[in-house]
Amino acid sequence: MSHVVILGGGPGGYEAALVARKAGADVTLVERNGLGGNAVLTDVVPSKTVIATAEWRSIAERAPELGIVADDGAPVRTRVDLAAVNARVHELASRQSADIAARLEAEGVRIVHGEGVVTPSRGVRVGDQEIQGDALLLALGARPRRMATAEPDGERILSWTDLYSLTALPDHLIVVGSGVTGAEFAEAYALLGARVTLIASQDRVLPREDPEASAMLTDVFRERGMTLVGGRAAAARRDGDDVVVTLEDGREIRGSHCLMAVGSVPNTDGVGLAEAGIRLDERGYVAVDKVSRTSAPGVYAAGDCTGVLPLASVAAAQGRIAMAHVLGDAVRPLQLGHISSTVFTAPEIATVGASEADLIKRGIFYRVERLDLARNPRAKMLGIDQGFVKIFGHTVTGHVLGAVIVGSRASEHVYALSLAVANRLTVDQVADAFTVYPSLSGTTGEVARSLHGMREDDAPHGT
Ligand SMILES: Cc1cc2nc3c(=O)[nH]c(=O)nc-3n(C[C@H](O)[C@H](O)[C@H](O)COP(=O)(O)OP(=O)(O)OC[C@H]3O[C@@H](n4cnc5c(N)ncnc54)[C@H](O)[C@@H]3O)c2cc1C
Ligand SMILES: NC(=O)c1ccc[n+]([C@@H]2O[C@H](COP(=O)([O-])OP(=O)(O)OC[C@H]3O[C@@H](n4cnc5c(N)ncnc54)[C@H](O)[C@@H]3O)[C@@H](O)[C@H]2O)c1
Repeated sequence: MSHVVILGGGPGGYEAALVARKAGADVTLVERNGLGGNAVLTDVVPSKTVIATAEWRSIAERAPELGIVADDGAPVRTRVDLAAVNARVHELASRQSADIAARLEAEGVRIVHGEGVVTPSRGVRVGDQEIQGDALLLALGARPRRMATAEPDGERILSWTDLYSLTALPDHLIVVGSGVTGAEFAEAYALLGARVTLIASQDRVLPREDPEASAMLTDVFRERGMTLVGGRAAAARRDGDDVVVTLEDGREIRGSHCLMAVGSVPNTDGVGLAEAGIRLDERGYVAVDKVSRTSAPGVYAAGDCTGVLPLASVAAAQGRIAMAHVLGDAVRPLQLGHISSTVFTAPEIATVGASEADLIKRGIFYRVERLDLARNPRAKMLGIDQGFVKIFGHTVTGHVLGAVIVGSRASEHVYALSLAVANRLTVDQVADAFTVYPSLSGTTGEVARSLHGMREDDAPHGT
């Protein structure tokens, strides 16, 4: 029987532990904080919990449109108690972490609490305990990138992990960085009722998303009263109860709080990786191949420490693939072209498969069709007036190559198109499947139908 040692208990580590136990291996998992990792304790679960409150508040504020008024006929006014929101975040995250720990223990995974260091023989040392297995999986995760000129103090200058200790809504939150993390928190806090300024170093928010989707979100942010400032932050400092952010061109922005959302760095320093012959790439991530192997025999890596694609779902897939490889199960290498993800703004932006930029870059013949969700009868009933469904189909084979859904609960609707991309379904096969009437996913079927009859010669793009 093999013995697998796993360093890090986030999605990359705990999913692998479950798969390895199921395959009959002995598994020891070393974690210094809580099970579930940053995904559960500081990143995915807490941020999406705050966003859920923001979403419910904005629904409540729109109640009169759907015919709901207060008893006395006054407009429905709501206010957010951030201490209660964050208490719920902590409670939910620790419950989720405890559930994961209980599941692992029930499956027979040995959990060792403590900071692990990789030994030259590719085992793990925790305090004076040395754990030597037949294979090692590194699932070390990442942490917020810090700028020396804008060090978080945990009170006014914050990283996203500090946000959950706030007990009152900031008067004016300045968010530095308009990637997914910055955009999600900026919008959530605006919806919770804070004044928000978002500093975007590129010409639009969410620069890596579909340009039409990010342009729509940029407009939505402005309509909500958010201030968007173009430029790069050079520094942030306290000035009494204020925070002053200085941009590289010298402009200063004054607020009550500042959230630094300028990316992450991998937790690969000080863990003994070089001494164990495990190669890091030039950015400091553990170099891996598509079956999660590192440069050292018997050592695998998964998740944010690999820099492949920082998503919980990708971390879990890399961990599962590694275990299949170690334990001699059928191995299906990581398919980056099949990944689906969502930016949890309102509306949500969900994407799957190839982006339009990818298709153009790769010279693939495709046709794109899109429809606004506002035309959808269910959307009208629910008061949804923003969003669209866009599908890219291969003009020769008819396969669904990718899709973008912008709208309420896009994260749920995208699954149908994720199945289509992963299983190489054609647009006609998607169109032939029944959708419920009335449903938001009806628009997905309609867009697929409008791609029927694509021909190579009507390809608008490609070579
Ligand atoms: C604000 C935010 C929101 C996000 N939202 C989403 C989302 O909605 N959906 C999504 O798919 N992804 C989201 N992500 C990305 C997601 O959080 C990561 O991709 C995911 O956490 C990666 O999992 P992991 O297992 O690689 O690492 P982590 O979840 O970071 O876990 C790594 C674990 O390893 C432990 N560890 C590290 N070094 C040691 C050591 N030496 N000894 C012992 N233990 C150690 C750490 O304590 C940690 O618990 C979000 C990220 C951020 C920042
Ligand atoms: N919903 C989700 O699935 C979700 C949510 C959050 C994060 N994530 C994952 O984490 C990844 C990283 O996202 P992120 O937003 O944390 O990091 P990021 O690196 O994608 O974005 C950071 C942004 O900050 C900007 N920036 C850097 N320095 C700056 C400065 N001095 N002034 C102004 N702007 C500056 C960068 O140009 C960039 O746009 C995402 O690609 C995603 O994979 C996923």
